[in-house]
Amino acid sequence: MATFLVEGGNSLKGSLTPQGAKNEALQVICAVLLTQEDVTIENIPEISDVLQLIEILKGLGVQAERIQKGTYRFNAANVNIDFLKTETYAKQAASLRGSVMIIGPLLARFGRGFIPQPGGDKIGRRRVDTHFTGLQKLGAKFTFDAQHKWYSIEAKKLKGAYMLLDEASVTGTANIVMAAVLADGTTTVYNAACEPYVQQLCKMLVSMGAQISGIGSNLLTVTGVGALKGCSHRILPDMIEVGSFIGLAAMTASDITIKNVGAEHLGIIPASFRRLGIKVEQHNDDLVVKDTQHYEIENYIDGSIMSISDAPWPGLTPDLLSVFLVVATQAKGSVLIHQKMFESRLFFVDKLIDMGAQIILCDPHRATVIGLNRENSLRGTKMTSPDIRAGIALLIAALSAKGKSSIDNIEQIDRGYENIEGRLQQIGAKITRK
Ligand SMILES: CC(=O)N[C@H]1[C@@H](OP(=O)(O)OP(=O)(O)OC[C@H]2O[C@@H](n3ccc(=O)[nH]c3=O)[C@H](O)[C@@H]2O)O[C@H](CO)[C@@H](O)[C@@H]1O
Ligand SMILES: C=C(OP(=O)(O)O)C(=O)O
Repeated sequence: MATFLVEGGNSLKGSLTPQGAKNEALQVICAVLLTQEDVTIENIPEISDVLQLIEILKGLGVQAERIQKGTYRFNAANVNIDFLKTETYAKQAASLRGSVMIIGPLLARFGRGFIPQPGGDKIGRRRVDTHFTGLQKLGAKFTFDAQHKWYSIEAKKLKGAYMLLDEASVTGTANIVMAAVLADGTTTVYNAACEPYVQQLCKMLVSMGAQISGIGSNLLTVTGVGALKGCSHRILPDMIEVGSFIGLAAMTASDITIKNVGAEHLGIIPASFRRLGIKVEQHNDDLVVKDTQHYEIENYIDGSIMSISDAPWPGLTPDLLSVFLVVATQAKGSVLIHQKMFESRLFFVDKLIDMGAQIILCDPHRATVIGLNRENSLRGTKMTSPDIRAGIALLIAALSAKGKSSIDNIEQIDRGYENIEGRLQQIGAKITRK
């Protein structure tokens, strides 16, 4: 288990460039299984979850050649489905959530797929019902081995169908679309997730010859084709990393420029930080965060206390609520942070309270933050990263705090942020890995 040692309380200065988006990478890398031809993907973040997924594909027989940092050429002409029966696969697939998205492509191209209970953040229940209900609608047969927690799906040939998803699941939509692109006939997916990750996957599939309309909306229409060809695809900047950097600038009272953010794909994220009073200016495709010494949370028009809550896209992504929460601790004013989707993502506030933050954890989904308005600094402490986003939020808190902090279990942060200490050191952060 690795640890970050942080000496906080200094402001940072300079620019940061976001990596490619983790959650898009996990989708588009799974999509290479849909074709026999070469697929080249650029801007792949070399983070542990993504590297683990590439290992799974290699185990399946996919050739994955690293052309240069972040650029890989994949070829899935020869896939060995029997790899799915190995212990190695069981272990690898259970270590990340994104592995669940090999199921759709394998079902579409090879007629079957198995997956152990997918891993990922332990942030509450992470069901996969939407995935398998959707695949069953396409005519696949589903079985669940409750004792070993193995999910299996098979079909000789998939057939297009209409489906109204029970929830707009991001990975579920990706799986269903990847299965439908090679099905007979037309599939209509209503209440589809439409996060930029899903939009990017659909665009990539279209460049491989798939027929998909409604991209960017919650109604996708997919007309199956006989086979897909190769393509080149570039992953968007990671919007969660962009948001994390805005939060970092605010908490550490720093001027930071975030370069090449893919501003048109950030949705409501910059505006939501502005509602906390943070000055976020857009200069071409860069975001400039400045004058962060004081920021004041807005109230609603009627004077009542604002809440920041998550919702499926184009709502605010749940993956940034931990950062919003930490940023609010030094604002002027109060805010209710309401994490609607996941039920175990707010428990890390205990550590922030130990550090001196004023937070009332109302229940597992809601925390009220009473901002300190920088009248008191947070105090450094010893902590452990419970999940990827609480991890980055605690790191931001530690960088803003007076004194030294240590953060254990930073493998959680490494799942989603590439060489975070190296990049933060370059803008003046005192952080080392032990
Ligand atoms: C690898 C990957 O891409 N992971 C992301 C993906 O996970 P993932 O695809 O696993 O998440 P889902 O979209 O399936 O759902 C996330 C949670 O939200 C709940 N839910 C979902 C939709 C909805 O309309 N109402 C609702 O309550 C689900 O019950 C579940 O508990 O999307 C999540 C939601 O943006 C993000 O947090 C994860 O980072
Ligand atoms: C919850 C997340 O990831 P995963 O779905 O991979 O666990 C996240 O990226 O915040």
